[in-house]
Amino acid sequence: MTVQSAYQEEQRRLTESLRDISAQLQAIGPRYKGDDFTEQMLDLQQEERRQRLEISKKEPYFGRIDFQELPAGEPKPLYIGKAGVAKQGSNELLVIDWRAPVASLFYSFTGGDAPAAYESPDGEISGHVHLKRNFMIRQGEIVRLVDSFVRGQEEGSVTDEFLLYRLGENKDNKLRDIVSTIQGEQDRIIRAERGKALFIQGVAGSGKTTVALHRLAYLLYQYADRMRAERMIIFAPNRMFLDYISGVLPELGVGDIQQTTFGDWAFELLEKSVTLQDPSETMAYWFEQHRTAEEIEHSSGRFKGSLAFKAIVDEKLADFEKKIVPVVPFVPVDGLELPPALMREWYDTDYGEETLMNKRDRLVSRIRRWFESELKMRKIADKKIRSKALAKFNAFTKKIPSYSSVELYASLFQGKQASKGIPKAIAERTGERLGKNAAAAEDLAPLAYIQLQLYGLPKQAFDHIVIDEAQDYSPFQLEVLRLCQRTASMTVLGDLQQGIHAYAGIQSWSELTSIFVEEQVGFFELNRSYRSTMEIIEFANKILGEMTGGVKPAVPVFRSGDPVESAESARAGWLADIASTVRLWREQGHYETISVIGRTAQECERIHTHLLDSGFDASLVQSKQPAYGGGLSVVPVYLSKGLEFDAVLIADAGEEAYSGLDAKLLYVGCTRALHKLKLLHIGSLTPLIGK
Ligand SMILES: Nc1ncnc2c1ncn2[C@@H]1O[C@H](COP(=O)(O)OP(=O)(O)OP(=O)(O)O)[C@@H](O)[C@H]1O
Repeated sequence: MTVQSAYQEEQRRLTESLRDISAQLQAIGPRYKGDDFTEQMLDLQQEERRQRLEISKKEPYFGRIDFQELPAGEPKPLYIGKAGVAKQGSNELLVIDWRAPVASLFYSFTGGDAPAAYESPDGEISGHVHLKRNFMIRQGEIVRLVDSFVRGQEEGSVTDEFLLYRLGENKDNKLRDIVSTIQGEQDRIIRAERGKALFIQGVAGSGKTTVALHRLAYLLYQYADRMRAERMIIFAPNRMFLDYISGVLPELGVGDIQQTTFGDWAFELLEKSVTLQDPSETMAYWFEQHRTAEEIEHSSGRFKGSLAFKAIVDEKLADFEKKIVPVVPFVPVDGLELPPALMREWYDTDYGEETLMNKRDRLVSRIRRWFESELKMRKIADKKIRSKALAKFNAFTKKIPSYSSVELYASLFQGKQASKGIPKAIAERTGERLGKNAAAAEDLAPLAYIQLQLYGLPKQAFDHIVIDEAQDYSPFQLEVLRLCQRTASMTVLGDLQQGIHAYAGIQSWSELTSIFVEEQVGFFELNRSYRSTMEIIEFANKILGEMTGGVKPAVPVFRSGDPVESAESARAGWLADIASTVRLWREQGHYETISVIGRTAQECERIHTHLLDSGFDASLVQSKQPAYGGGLSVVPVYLSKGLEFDAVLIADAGEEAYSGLDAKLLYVGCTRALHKLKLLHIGSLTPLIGK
């Protein structure tokens, strides 16, 4: 079949499919507004169906795979789309949902004569693939059709032409779904079993964030009876990043998943009982001046995130628990005595797995019920005796300690009681801060942990947790989140090479994986990088040089672009040089998003002001920012993590700006670029590149 006739045939089928989808949409009646519960449930289902059909109407499918089941099937075309659609009034599938088992063939098939197979609920099904075809559909028209495999015409393996086309596109201010071009190694992660803590080490641009979001959509589809969107949660590093990724799940037809930062989540859990220290102070401390490896290693964040510190907190909690059950009898009136052994028995046998404060409060109520019923049994009605007994009860139970989470945590650092294992300087600084009822980011994991132990989780446990940029998490933070699940089901993703918050994060994945028993852990690596051109990736790899940290260097897909440029700039003309580079890029008109990445917030402010004065419409990204607007932006390098831009100008890659210790920071900055990367430098280039 010629390309022309294939195109015509497919266009005919597309038009028919769209007609069918429109007819189904029209047949859906208006929304139900009454009080009948059954009708309301039906209406919700109808509404979900309507939303799925609306998604399908835009682009019903993006792929076709012709599969012949062995031993005796006929080759059958299967059309794969974002949502499954059955023909109107029939069970015949017009479009197969990309998450369905058979659709995995579309992603895993890599060409060749050998039979391909997929896992169905009834076991493995194998067969021959005859055709793999990609479409791009816009406004009801096929605008691109690429056959990546035709049986009998194989030229080696499936080509990446369609992928390369997608990667070559410009980006706006939101991350997008990749359903049409998910790669085999990504698909394996997306479809991995749900009951594990899955760790993904992926190089910059390998699609970690994107894959994790697709995995959520997959889990909700595959385990619809066991997992609920409302019981899933995504942790991202900051609100701007959350805004950046906020488009992907709705594009995949998934709503209602909570998306938050660890700080915001812990603050809510603590019922806002502390004020939070401005995180920009911490950022400024660590990023505005050069810090030594020694300072990082002994930082209070590393200490408070460690399991050694958790052991200190556990000791304090155990100490509290020991004091809950009185060791002396309670004697409300002469001759009536509640022995400590009985209180101990109640405590040990009746309150099970409840939280500490719950157990404490239940014990107090039990003591009260005990003495009231004893007085009744003994027919003691004398008001004076009764009120004396009540006063004794109050005095007795007042001695049973009661803590808010902040109080218990603060007691770790205060005065003579301060726990011995805590370095003095850390104890003093933290004690002082908590004295003002303020907490820093590093205090939130221990505080949240104490809150969970004392009061528990106010909402239902999570079915699944996604943690992005997990290299910046501490073992203690992960332990806290683990406690919020009945069984471990997590997707934890990050890149040790981008671990720029080393003062709080991890140095190797084993720091986090060791929290789980071995059988609960899955580990995947993603080494191919999809974001940037080959030239940019090869350049960025050189920055890391020998500093591999056990991570393999990023492997580019074969997408070639402009060479990476660098140019020296005189201090006096530096801002003008930045403006003229941006002007040139704008005039060339190739790029939608351009970012000037600076080393510090201060430097970025200067650049931003200069760009505004030069007539550019530029935005400045700051640490508390809720959203990233796209277009031309000026971003401090440590806030650029997770984002991407068509063109990146590293404002100053001079040796003063990036010392030998800043490899990860510069690597993060450079790997934000999709198509174009240029570095200016005042004075000599940083030795990270010079070498
Ligand atoms: N299979 C794919 N098809 C098309 N585009 C892809 C694919 N995988 C990743 N990408 C694109 O690569 C870019 C990087 O993806 P993403 O931000 O998810 O990677 P990441 O590993 O989280 O990156 P980083 O750690 O550098 O922030 C995005 O533009 C994404 O759309």
